[in-house]
Amino acid sequence: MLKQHRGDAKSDGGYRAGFACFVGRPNAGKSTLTNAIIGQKIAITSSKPQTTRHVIRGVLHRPDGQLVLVDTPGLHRPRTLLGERLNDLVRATWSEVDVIGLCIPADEEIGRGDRFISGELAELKATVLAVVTKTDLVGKEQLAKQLLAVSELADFAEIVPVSAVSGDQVELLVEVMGRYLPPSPQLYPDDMLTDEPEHVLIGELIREAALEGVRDELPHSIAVVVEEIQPEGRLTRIFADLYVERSSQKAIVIGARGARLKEVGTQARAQIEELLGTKVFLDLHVRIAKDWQRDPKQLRKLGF
Ligand SMILES: Nc1nc2c(ncn2[C@@H]2O[C@H](COP(=O)(O)OP(=O)(O)OP(=O)(O)O)[C@@H](O)[C@H]2O)c(=O)[nH]1
Repeated sequence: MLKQHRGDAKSDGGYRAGFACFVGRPNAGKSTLTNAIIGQKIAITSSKPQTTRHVIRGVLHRPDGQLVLVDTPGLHRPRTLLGERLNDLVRATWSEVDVIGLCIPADEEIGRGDRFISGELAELKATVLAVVTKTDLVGKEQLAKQLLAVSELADFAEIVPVSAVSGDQVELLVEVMGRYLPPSPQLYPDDMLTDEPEHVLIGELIREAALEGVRDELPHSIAVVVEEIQPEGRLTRIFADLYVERSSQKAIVIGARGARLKEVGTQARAQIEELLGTKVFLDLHVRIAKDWQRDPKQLRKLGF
């Protein structure tokens, strides 16, 4: 059972601000929900587990408060040094937030993964809400069953069903999360949407494009370093390196006569243009960093 939540929701009308994050097993819909709330592509979503790498914050401004969303990668059994660092990162993030939304998909049975995570959350001081995601995928009856099952999983402060895809109840979820934030002055300036440096966001967009279609072959083997961003009026020149671990992986990423790499560039460029609001010239190089996932020096260089 989850411990007492810190500070119950109050309705004193004062300004509240604080940090929140979504947790849950892989594919639970955390990134999609984060994006739906912030309203811009700031985190990376995919149909394959464990692709969210960096802790990315989105800042949601409301008249009565400010919700800072932190996006964490999923907790999983570490097999490499990278895996261990990711888990440390997840736990460190969890201990710093005020509100945690445990995401549980409406269309899948509650399993060991969900129990494991809710057990871990019991140790924290944050208020824990259950968020039943992907409600558009199930009928009323199945949703009712899932809500009941979730209520038996732990003592959640609230249980909120949402669909990030249809937008149903997303606004309500934000309001509920806001109620559990501590009274606090504004934490970030009004015009701030995310404090993640541009080059990390751009790197994530490139990585996402590079993984498209080859996730089964190279799920964790691609890292991206954005070397240079040169704004030139309405054009931005970006120089980036895509790191793989072996030459066989390099061949996959580049494709026959460079066809895949070209596709990756086109797709990433479109996304980056949307992010920056300028035309983009993207210069991509594929390089080999042998066993970068196991080498602390390489990991540091690649930003982990
Ligand atoms: N139909 C439907 N699909 C959703 C919804 N939210 C997420 N999905 C899909 O579920 C899959 C996983 O979503 P993500 O947001 O990447 O899940 P995640 O929990 O961030 O996954 P990890 O990064 O692997 O931990 C994607 O294919 C999404 O498109 C939703 O509300 N409705």
